[in-house]
Amino acid sequence: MLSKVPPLFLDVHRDHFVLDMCAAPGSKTFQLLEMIHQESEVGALPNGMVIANDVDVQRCNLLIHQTKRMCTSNLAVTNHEAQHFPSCRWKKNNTTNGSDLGGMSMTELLFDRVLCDVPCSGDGTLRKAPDIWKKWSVGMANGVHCLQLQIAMRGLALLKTGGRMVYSTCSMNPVENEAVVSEILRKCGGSVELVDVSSELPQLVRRPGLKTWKVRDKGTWLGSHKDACKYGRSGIVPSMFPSGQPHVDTSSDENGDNNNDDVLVTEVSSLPLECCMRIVPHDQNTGAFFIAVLHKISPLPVIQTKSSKHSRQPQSDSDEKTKQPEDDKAMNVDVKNEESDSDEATNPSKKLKGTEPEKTETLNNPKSRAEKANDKRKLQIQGKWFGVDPVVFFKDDAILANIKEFYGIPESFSFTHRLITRNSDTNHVKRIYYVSESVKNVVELNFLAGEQLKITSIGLKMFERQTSREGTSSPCVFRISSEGLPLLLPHMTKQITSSPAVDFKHLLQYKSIKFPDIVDDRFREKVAALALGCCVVVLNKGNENEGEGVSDRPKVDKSTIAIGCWKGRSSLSVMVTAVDCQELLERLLIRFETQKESLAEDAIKVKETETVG
Ligand SMILES: C[S@@+](CC[C@H](N)C(=O)[O-])C[C@H]1O[C@@H](n2cnc3c(N)ncnc32)[C@H](O)[C@@H]1O
Repeated sequence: MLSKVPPLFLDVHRDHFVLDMCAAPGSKTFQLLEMIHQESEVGALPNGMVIANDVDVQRCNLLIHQTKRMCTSNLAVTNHEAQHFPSCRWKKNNTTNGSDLGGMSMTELLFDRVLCDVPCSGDGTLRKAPDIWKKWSVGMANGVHCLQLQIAMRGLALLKTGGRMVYSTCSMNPVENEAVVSEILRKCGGSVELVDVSSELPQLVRRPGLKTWKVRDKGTWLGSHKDACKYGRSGIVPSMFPSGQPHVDTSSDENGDNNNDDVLVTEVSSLPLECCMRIVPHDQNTGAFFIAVLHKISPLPVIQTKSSKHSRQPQSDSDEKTKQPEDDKAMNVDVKNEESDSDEATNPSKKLKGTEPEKTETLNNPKSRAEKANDKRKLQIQGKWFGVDPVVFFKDDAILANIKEFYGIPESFSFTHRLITRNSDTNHVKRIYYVSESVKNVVELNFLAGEQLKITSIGLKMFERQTSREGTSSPCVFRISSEGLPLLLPHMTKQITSSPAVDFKHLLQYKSIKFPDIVDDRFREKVAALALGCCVVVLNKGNENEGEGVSDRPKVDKSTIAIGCWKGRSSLSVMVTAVDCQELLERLLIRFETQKESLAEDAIKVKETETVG
């Protein structure tokens, strides 16, 4: 799985803000999240977060699905053209009242790490995807070079000074690789350097980047931009060649004839491209990859680009190429995701079909707090991004107090500004999402900056409204979702109980068991003591006597296995899909077999020791 290599060179820490610019279908996003979450204590969240972006909505949905099993509240998924990924900035001195910022520590969304796994010709994957042969042509690489360069430059603009960016492709063509890196270095004029990572991951067989190459176009080899001009290849740009130098024609004689020689001169780069890595199929029986690790030493030089009619913020380092795409409106149509609450009866954003997206207030315009709050609310209701459900902080104190009381969640587990819904009608909220402090900060900044980010998914689905008759008869109509359970479990003091293996297996096998059919008397008693509604059943480990009294809370650690259940009037039922039940059952059977074997081995050892003694 060498496609997993690029994130390994990012050196991601728990507190890092990471941008995955072209993230779908999400295998590398998953890895980045694992890095952020590594060494997390049970029930604790890291300070970092990942924004996973992709231009393709369908692929974004695939990513959301792929990353669901990570059960993370430290992820936001956005849907932008990476080369136009928006700036998200709040200028402190534009506030009429300094306190408007609240406790906001972050005034600009910049990243410690950026993964730039760009779209490419994919010729490095030909072995595992032979279908590419039919579509492949050498022109594919030439066709994506400029886009790759734009995406990489935007990534560097969004990178904090001192941060690291990995540029990667699964292509072998230098036009998509060394040529892009060379142009980055030239454009950044010393503010970005290639990092020599030869001592990192020593077990990875790699080859140095190329210093010299030619460009192939329509059956002809071109050694320099001069050749491209000679053959009239307007699509072949100077940055595709090692020198990056445009050809200036000074060779015409008096008759206007070009005095070109026919010798193909191949340019050699003077940049340290040997620091790039080429992973080739015949070295370790893999696909081919290209990886370059870049370090931002200082702010980028301001590069003049066509300023956007939509741009609102002054130009700075991170503002290069912030041109809002002209086709944004087209892109925004019908953007939905499976997490959305858009199926709910009252979704005002649906009514806006065909209307102009809300104009963002200029941050220089002094407004009263009430006006600002009103504007903010309008943005929340309508959503700047037409068709995308709004991101709304869930603040219904009565519902929150009810949830806290029912599940015995202590005040130390903060709900303040951590719960989000995708429905502006908070009375009809179906799902409540939990976000980490880091994601919360980004959401707040995004509001202040005029909803620059088009967020398709955010945080972790934690609570879902039960709409059935039995559901509404519970003192709390919000059940805990299976994704939210791992985070909430260590903090729950009520509606949680432990079961011996026999009843736990029955629950998974039969999905629902009548109270009289519960085998273990103590477990039956403990279930009887639970309130009607959602509860959590934790599997007793081995022979441990967990939960002495009927209301005792079972111990929870990283190895705890628990399932969300529903206590009805006469039975206990699992709230897990049949597929998940089967999977868990199989895992448990393996675990029990292993336990049995090790118990048998222990018994033999004890016997042997006794005999020897
Ligand atoms: C090489 S794949 C990324 C693979 C991904 N990093 C992973 O590990 O699963 C390239 C992705 O770029 C996306 N893409 C293409 N053009 C883009 C653009 N202009 N902005 C953002 N994403 C783009 C494609 O939809 C595709 O999902």
